[in-house]
Amino acid sequence: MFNKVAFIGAGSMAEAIISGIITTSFLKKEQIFVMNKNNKERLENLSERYEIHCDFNKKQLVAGADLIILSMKPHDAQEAIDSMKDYIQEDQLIISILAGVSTDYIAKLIGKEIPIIRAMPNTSASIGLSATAVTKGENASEEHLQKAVSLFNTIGTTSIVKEEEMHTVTGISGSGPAYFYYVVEAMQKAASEAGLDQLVASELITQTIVGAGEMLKQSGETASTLREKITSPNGTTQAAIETLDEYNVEKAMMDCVKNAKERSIELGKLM
Ligand SMILES: NC(=O)C1=CN([C@@H]2O[C@H](COP(=O)(O)OP(=O)(O)OC[C@H]3O[C@@H](n4cnc5c(N)ncnc54)[C@H](OP(=O)(O)O)[C@@H]3O)[C@@H](O)[C@H]2O)C=CC1
Ligand SMILES: O=C(O)[C@@H]1CCC=N1
Repeated sequence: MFNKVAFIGAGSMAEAIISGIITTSFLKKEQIFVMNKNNKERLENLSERYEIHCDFNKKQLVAGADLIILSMKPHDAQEAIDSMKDYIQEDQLIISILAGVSTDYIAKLIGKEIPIIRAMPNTSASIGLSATAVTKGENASEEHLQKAVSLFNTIGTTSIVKEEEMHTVTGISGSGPAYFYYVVEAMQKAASEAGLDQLVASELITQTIVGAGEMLKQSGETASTLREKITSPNGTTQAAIETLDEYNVEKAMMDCVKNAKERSIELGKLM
C-alpha cells in the first residue's frame, strides 16, 4: 500500500505510530524515514531502537515517499512545511496529525492541490489501541481516506468523521487518555494516603480501569447501566458517587472536553 513513509517530526506521537505500525508489520522498518528539527540524539535513539532511517536531508527524506506524515507541533508546522514544500509533489499523500489545523490551511502552506488526510490518533497507538478519527481534505479521494484508515487500523480503531468534528474529537479521544491517567493518579494518591502498598494499589487500579473498559466494549450495556449495577443502595459506591456529584465532577468533565475543543480551535487560529 505504501512503499516509503516519511515522518516530519519525531516526537512522542510519531514514535507511538511508528511503534504501532512496526509491531503489527504494516510496514517494514526500512520503509520508515523520520526527521526532526535538530535533536540528533533523539533521531539516533529512534534509529537504534526501531531500525528505521533517520535523515536531516529534507529533499532526500521526502523524495519517493508515497506518504508524508506531518507530526510536528502545530506552531512548528509553518516553518517545517516552508522548508520542504518545494520537494513535495501532488501525487504524494499527506497525513497530518496536528491538533486544530485544517487540511485547507496545510494545502495553502504547501501551495499545491495535494491530497491531505487529517487524523487525530492518541498515544495508545504505541500498543495498538489508539482511538483514531480521520477526515479527508478537499483534494483527497475516498481511496486516500481508505488507505489512511488501513494505516490507522494497525494501531487501533479508526472512525471517519467530518472535518468540522475534529476539534470535538480532539477533546474526546486525542486528549482523552490523559483524563483517565489523571483519575488513576488521584486514586493512587488516595490508596497511598490510606496506607495501601503502592504496587498492590497500582495493580488493582490498572486492572480496574482495564476491566471497566472491556465491560464497556464487551457487555453491550451502557455506562449508566454498568454504573448502576455496581451501586448498591446505601452501599460504598453510592457514597462514592455522591461525593463526585457534590464536587460536580460531571460538569468538570464536560467542561474539560469543551475546553480541550476550544483550545484545538485556538491552535488552528494561532498558525
Ligand atoms: N501527544 C499526543 O497525545 C498527541 C499529539 N497529536 C499531535 O501530534 C503532533 C506531535 O505531537 P507530539 O509528538 O506530542 O510532539 P513532540 O513535541 O513530542 O514532537 C514534535 C516533533 O516535531 C519536531 N519538529 C519541530 N519543528 C520541526 C521542523 N521544523 N521540522 C521537522 N520537525 C520538527 C520536533 O523536533 P525537535 O525535537 O528536534 O525539536 C519533534 O521531533 C502535534 O501536532 C499534536 O497536536 C495528536 C494526537 C495526540
Ligand atoms: O495536547 C495536545 O495538544 C495534543 C493533541 C491531542 C493530545 N495531545
